[in-house]
Amino acid sequence: MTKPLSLGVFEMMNPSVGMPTWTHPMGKGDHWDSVEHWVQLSRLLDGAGVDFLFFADTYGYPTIDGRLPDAVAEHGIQFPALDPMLLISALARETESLGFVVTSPTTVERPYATARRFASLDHYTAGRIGWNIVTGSSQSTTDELFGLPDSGTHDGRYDAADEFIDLCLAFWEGVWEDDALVRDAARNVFVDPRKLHPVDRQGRWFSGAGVFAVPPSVQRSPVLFQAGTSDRGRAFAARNAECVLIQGQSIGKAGEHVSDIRAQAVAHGRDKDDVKVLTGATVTVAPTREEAHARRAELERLYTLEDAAVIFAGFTGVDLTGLDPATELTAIRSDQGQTLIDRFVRPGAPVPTVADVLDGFRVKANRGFQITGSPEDVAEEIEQIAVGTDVDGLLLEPTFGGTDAYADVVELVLPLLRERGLWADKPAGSPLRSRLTGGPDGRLAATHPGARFRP
Ligand SMILES: Cc1cc2nc3c(=O)[nH]c(=O)nc-3n(C[C@H](O)[C@H](O)[C@H](O)COP(=O)(O)O)c2cc1C
Repeated sequence: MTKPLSLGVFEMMNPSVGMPTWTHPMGKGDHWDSVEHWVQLSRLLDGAGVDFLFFADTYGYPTIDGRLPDAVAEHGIQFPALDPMLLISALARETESLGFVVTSPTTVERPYATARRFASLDHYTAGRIGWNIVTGSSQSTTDELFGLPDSGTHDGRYDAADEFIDLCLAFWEGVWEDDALVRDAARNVFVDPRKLHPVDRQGRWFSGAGVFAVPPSVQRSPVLFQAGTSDRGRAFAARNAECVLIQGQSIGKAGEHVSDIRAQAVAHGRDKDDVKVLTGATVTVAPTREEAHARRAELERLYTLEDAAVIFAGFTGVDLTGLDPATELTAIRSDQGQTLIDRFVRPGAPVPTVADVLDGFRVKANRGFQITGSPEDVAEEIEQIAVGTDVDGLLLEPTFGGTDAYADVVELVLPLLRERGLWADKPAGSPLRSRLTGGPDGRLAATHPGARFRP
């Protein structure tokens, strides 16, 4: 059975997202650092009814042996970068309904500052902000940039992140009663102090005490996104996330992943529909199948093995260029990105070698479904994915990176998805949480662990 899908667009504030596409005329090499580019893209997505624009982000950059490889600088591989969070107010002002999801890490940031930024953004966007919670990629580079000691093991970072989120939720949900903001000029009462409840939490990693200074916004807590797929990452998502992003590459595996996330959420006392799951998808569409495949081939010509190896090293800490191409992947372990390594090893299938991985990574990287074809082909494949995996939506990943490729999806594919019952209008200006979950008021569900902090 089909249901209307949620739709987000995955972007980064870099000249290219992943593989270097900035040199192509359909890329964003000349515009990635201009407010005007992002305004245009946001207006296009807003007009089409897309649910949100998602900014992946990291303070770090791909390194090999702790160094910035020449290829990263020369080819503009996720480098240079600007801070997307600072752009959101400008984009919100130019749009009515589009949500904005911004990535912020729990490693080098502090809970109070994070809570304050997102609560402020929820005010500035009138309830359209989401937080992609990350426990760190490029973490060793980030630690060095910040002059901090090593931020711990993979699972330890998730343990600390649970505490980080709880403290933020206590600030967002626990301090202000709904009617604490009085604003009565005649009586000179702005806030009723009896309706403010200070936080007092002592944790192993994070502590905080006092009153949260930001008054309640439409959503109070931003919509909580998460994208870790390791066992610990999934447990974290099942407890905390309202929207989980996965990179489905086959219908079977993605379907298992979706039901696992929902089952784990239920085990945490949440409703299975409290957690929405969206899969990444890179769509190359053109009026005819031939044109679409030609365009995809043109895209792949921009992707080299050298660049693939650099990006792979950035994610996993493993420099495959330094290894014998015949090395089997099971011989490699990484604390940084074990999921990425594990996903190449399939039970019952021959263990892939370094050469196999790099070639696959070159064209798929760590992305989701690769969908190429005519509008009809693309709509059909999306329907098969939706029905076969039961995902709640798609996160559209860039091809060349400029606005035109997104305009093609909007113009050529969305009308066909609508005909198939996979795309529907939502009330204009509604909070991001309501758009994604259908809930009426944009507030965190009563079954979310954050609700226990409410006064
Ligand atoms: C769709 C998607 C978006 C992601 N965005 C970011 C990001 O913006 N910044 C980041 O540091 N990591 C990002 N990641 C990486 C994950 O948050 C996570 O760190 C990574 O998958 C490793 O965690 P795991 O070992 O639990 O899988 C993203 C992953 C996916 C699938």
